[in-house]
Amino acid sequence: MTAGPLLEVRDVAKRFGGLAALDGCSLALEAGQVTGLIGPNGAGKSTLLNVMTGLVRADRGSVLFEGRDVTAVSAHRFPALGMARTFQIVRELGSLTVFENLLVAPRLQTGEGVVASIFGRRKWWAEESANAQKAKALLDRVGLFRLADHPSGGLSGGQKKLLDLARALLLEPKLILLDEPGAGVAPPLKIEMIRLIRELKAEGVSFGLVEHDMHLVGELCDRVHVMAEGKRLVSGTFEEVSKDRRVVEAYLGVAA
Ligand SMILES: Nc1ncnc2c1ncn2[C@@H]1O[C@H](COP(=O)(O)OP(=O)(O)OP(=O)(O)O)[C@@H](O)[C@H]1O
Repeated sequence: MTAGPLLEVRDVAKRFGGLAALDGCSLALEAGQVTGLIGPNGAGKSTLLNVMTGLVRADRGSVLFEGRDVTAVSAHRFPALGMARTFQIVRELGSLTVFENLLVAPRLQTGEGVVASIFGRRKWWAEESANAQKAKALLDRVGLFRLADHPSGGLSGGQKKLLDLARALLLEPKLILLDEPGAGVAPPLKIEMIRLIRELKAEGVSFGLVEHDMHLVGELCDRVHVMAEGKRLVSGTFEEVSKDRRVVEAYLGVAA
């Protein structure tokens, strides 16, 4: 563990054809905090999240996790480093049950090549059984245990987001990046989501949160980075950035 930020992006740029989705973006997420990433549509928030988690390769700049340069690390290696994420559109396997969806989440277990080996088999079974126990406990924690045997395709938008969060938690990450956890979630489950994130934060999990729902941002975020046109525009508490003229102008599409 370093004394610096938990996650840092430095001068990240990413173009899609002629469009600069990220244009020299630098910002940090501190350990023990919920950090919001907000900004108008097209500001580059999701692209930044994808760069932070190895899903999109930046054209320029770097990403550091616990002080280690992870810019070139592939997406599937991030869970082992202690970073998990959820998605705007939850990628659940609708024909599998809620429980099965958790079991097919990426794990920190013995590799698949070893599964086939005689020597790895015993260890693999032990891990499978531990994973199943953990998955049950997590379903209980996110309030989906009674739906464990239901096909996940039948879940509501909010329940799918909770399943996605449970999937991220399975790996006991230090940092979870949430892409619009409030989108398509009915108010009662939104309250549940807020309660859970606060509880996890109290247990030491850090969060990065891309969100348009300002109620959720205000309730959860210790610090907020406002993005516009591929860059960090302003940072501060939610109260501070809400009052900032540049932020209001960015949302209204007025040149600062
Ligand atoms: N794969 C892609 N190919 C082409 N253009 C892309 C791609 N991904 C993002 N973009 C463009 O990059 C810009 C930034 O998109 P991004 O989704 O990162 O913004 P955002 O701030 O997350 O927006 P929103 O709040 O609407 O989700 C947008 O103009 C978008 O159309």
